[in-house]
Amino acid sequence: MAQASSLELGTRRTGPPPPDEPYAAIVDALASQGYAVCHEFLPTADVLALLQHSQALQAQQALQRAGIGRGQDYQTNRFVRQDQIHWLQGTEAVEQRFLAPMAELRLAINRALFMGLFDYEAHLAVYPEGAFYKKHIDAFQGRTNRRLSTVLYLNFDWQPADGGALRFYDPEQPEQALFDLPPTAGTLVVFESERFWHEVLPAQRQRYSIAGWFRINASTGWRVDPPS
Ligand SMILES: O=C(O)CCC(=O)C(=O)O
Ligand SMILES: [Fe+2]
Repeated sequence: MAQASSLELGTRRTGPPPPDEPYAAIVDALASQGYAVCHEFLPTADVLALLQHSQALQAQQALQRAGIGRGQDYQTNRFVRQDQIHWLQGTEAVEQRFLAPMAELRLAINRALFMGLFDYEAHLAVYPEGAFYKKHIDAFQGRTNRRLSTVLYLNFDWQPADGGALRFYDPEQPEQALFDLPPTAGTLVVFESERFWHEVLPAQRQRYSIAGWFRINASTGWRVDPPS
């Protein structure tokens, strides 16, 4: 299994990114392999603010148990996933520190790859100690309008012994893991929702992240999807 660090895109930056970075590297990796891993996607101050926002919501007991499925199929299942979530509304300034760059990324992807990504939905997620998310795929072909999945990690000083890696599988051989990605603060992973099986290994300490999905507008004459 390759080390995730070997997938690092470009070199680590010290100063602010040039205007087209890191989006150009993400776009290139998506085009060539269907996924991208970007370290230091956001400045540390923004990652810290998002972490503190998650912790404040947690302290206010404003998180809900995550479920699987959509609409009437929605159900919670502790054997599948054990995280607690908060859907981003975008009304709070701190959430814009994440949503604004993701909106730019969406446009950059559309410009380069003509994916027609129409909007973005995302939730904060907290995995309590010991929590996991079993191997799954975020979208079954033709069943949803999710095209690209994204996860940004918010955990400082994450150690290998803390577990909680994202295990990412080879689409050609779905039993074969491609790599384990530690949920390190500032790392963003983006991948094709219908192609890549993945799972969250049990974390030995609380694990914070923001999972999101770029969607296409799959409305038909009688069905509006995504709902407004
Ligand atoms: O947090 C992660 O590493 C992945 C989360 C995930 O797979 C999901 O929310 O669908
Ligand atoms: Fe997932």
